[in-house]
Amino acid sequence: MRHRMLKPDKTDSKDSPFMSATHTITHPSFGQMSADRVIIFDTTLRDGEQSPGFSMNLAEKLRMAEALAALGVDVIEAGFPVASKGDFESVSQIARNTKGAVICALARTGGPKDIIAAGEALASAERKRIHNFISTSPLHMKYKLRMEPETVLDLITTGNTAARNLTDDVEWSAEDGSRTDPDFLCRCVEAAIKAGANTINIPDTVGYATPEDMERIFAMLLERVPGAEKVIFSAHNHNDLGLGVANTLASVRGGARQIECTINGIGERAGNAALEEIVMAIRTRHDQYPFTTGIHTPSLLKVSRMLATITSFDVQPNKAIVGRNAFAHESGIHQDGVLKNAATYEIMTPESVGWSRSSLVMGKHSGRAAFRDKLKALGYGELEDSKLNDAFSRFKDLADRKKVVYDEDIVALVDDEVRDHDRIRFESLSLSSRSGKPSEVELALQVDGKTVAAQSSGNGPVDAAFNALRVAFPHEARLALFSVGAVTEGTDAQALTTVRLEEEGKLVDGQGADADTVVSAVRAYVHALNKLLVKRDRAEPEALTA
Ligand SMILES: CC(=O)SCCNC(=O)CCNC(=O)[C@H](O)C(C)(C)COP(=O)(O)OP(=O)(O)OC[C@H]1O[C@@H](n2cnc3c(N)ncnc32)[C@H](O)[C@@H]1OP(=O)(O)O
Ligand SMILES: CC(C)C(=O)C(=O)O
Repeated sequence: MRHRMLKPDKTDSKDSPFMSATHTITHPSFGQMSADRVIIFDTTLRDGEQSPGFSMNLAEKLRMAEALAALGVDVIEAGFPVASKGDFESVSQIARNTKGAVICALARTGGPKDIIAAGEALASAERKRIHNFISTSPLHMKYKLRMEPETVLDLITTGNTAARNLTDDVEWSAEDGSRTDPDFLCRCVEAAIKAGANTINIPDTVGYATPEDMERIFAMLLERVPGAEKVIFSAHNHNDLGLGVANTLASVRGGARQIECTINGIGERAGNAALEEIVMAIRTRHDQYPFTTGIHTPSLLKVSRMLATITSFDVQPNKAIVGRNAFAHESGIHQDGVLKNAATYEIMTPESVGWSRSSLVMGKHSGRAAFRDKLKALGYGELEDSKLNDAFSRFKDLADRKKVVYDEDIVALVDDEVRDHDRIRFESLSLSSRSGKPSEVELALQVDGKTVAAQSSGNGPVDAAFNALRVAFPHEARLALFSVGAVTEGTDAQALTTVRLEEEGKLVDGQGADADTVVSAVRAYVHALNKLLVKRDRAEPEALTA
């Protein structure tokens, strides 16, 4: 067979001219910026709080701000001071108390009161930023602001000048920037830079853009706007099409060096780009995104959980990085791979984002390798193959019937299986039961390696099963106690049965577990019976010597 020659791959992931910065910037809050440094601007407390139902009180905001600073975010957008007394107060308190990050307050570009309130709320911050914004898209200008484009341009000049009079660190945002006419956007950005803004943010306010759009917009601005090389461009992407993170990475390809994001991706409507996802994408795909951030990634999970606790909104289990299943493996082939080398199915280590280890979830898709590993972790050591196989097949039966198989289920099930030297073993049981009629049970046991079958009826299924047991293995022991409980919660939980037998003053307890209550009872009975046989054997020599 002849193979077609493949052409050599000439594509280079770093083909965008803006991937490697050509200029260094001296920023009022950060000093000389290294060309590969991406600023992380966290807006959990502002845009994040705009998620319906996610409001936080002052104490909660202060805790979050502390945690964000410790996580290593560069800028904390603490709120929108003109919005309410509460917002003003929380920005002031964060400005006073939270050290280590630039504290930022939001203001409308065309709202002089907003800018004054932002400046006042930030008064005691070590490093402060005023972030002013105004819409620049035709739709927003015409219908929302009801302003002519020239008026918006004038406001950009007056608003940024006013902000710059209050602080050296000024950010301007072109709200709905991704839907703005490119020529007009260039004029707006130029006006903002001239008036003193040193960070220019181009938000995809309504989550409409694609990665191609965002890369193109930043590249275009960097190429066309006079003075663009002196400022930092910033990306702020919403998730309405689920593209928030992809659009943010594309923005960086286009030349953005500040990323606006939130913990757990919370934010207006479908949310903002998630901080933890962007940071880990840059770190994991450093080959394509050769940038650094200041984020201490092992704290990501802790901060995500803190936010979930404060807001009472847990992240979905399949959420990247911080979801409960992000490092959980249920299927046997994956579990086997992870046990041999975790890199087979994990693109980053769980520890690198704060998990203590990957988890092998025991369920119906699990295989022997994971089951063996679980038994070792539960203290059973190495089981011989036949026992492992028996226990594994019972585990699979249970997993077919039960959504989640907990460690306690496995302990109960294996304890049943690993008993050495048992003369009697349970094989199978079939039951017919109708209300108002005696129950009928057909039972098969293995006694000294041979199958013994028996049939019996009784007053209810358990009574019928115990009667069949006495037929299959005749004995005189009296049932002294019978109790049933559940190993775990839920109607699919395994029943855990205890049976106490008494024979000539000797008492033995047996335990059995199964999702089927009658089988669990028979297993418990058989266990007790085996113990009784051992007691009998031990007693006989004593009796002989007496
Ligand atoms: C994309 C974003 O996330 S932007 C931030 C959004 N966040 C918020 O809105 C939360 C906080 N907001 C609030 O508390 C209130 O909306 C306030 C205090 C800001 C304003 O409240 P109100 O004065 O009652 O105005 P209201 O909310 O009804 O409408 C907003 C007004 O701001 C105007 N506006 C919006 N953006 C700007 C701007 N950048 N510059 C000037 N005016 C603006 C609107 O045109 C509208 O003006 P109008 O009342 O003359 O029509
Ligand atoms: C204020 C701006 C940055 C904003 O939140 C948006 O456009 O989504």
